[in-house]
Amino acid sequence: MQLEVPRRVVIGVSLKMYMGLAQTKSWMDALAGVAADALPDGVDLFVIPSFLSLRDSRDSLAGTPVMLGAQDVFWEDAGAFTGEISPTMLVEAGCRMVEIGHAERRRLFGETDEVVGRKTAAAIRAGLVPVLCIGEEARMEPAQAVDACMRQFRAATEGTDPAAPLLVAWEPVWAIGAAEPASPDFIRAVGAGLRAALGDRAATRLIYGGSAGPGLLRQLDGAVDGLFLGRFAHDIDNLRRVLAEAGECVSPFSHAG
Ligand SMILES: O=C(COP(=O)(O)O)[C@@H](O)CO
Repeated sequence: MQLEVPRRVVIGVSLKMYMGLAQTKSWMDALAGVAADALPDGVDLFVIPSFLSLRDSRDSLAGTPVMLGAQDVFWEDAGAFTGEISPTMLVEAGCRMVEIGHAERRRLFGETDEVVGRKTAAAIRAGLVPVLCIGEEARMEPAQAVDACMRQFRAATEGTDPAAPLLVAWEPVWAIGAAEPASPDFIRAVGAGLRAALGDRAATRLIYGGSAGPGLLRQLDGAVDGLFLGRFAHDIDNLRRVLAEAGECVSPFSHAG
């Protein structure tokens, strides 16, 4: 039997450390309004504020389908680890997901593949969905980029349950904080390569990040499951436009049942 299963699209936003607490609160209130009137069916939306804004954000987003996440996590649940935040604390604070291994954490804070792997395993153990960030450092051919990203992916997920839900955020490091995203041709090629390489992990979805904004998703022909936005979502109207485009990309595909 053939079943028509809608292909869901995922849109995420990380606020990094751009906004203070009051500014984050008003952005989240605006986001709650967008979620109420402009979140298309079939589009999953998540948002990742700083740790200090998690509780306020949870309140702003109460009653909306927007999922809340954190920007980092430690790999132990409790103990003498000054300054760290545990996966179980994030669950208590209302998080459904946690970002792990962002390029900025790898570059500025020395996070190695081993550290990223420990954090990924701890997040899964606590029932959080890891938003696992991978990305090639420099511009290269698509096949090489896939290899570089898959090396990071394998190191981070070794020993984890392949059935655990996972969101892979592929972000070419050279495209983060840039004027423009990677070209649609490049995203389509690497997206297809990563999808093929990730094939045995059915619960894994793939999103693209790196200067993503309005106009990009509809050029990608479904090569990725969605976008991870940074600066270009600070203007809530940009996010509204991206969500509308995501709604256009929710399409049925045939699924043998
Ligand atoms: O780093 C990211 C992209 O940031 P941009 O400001 O869009 O370049 C990604 O993790 C989303 O925050």
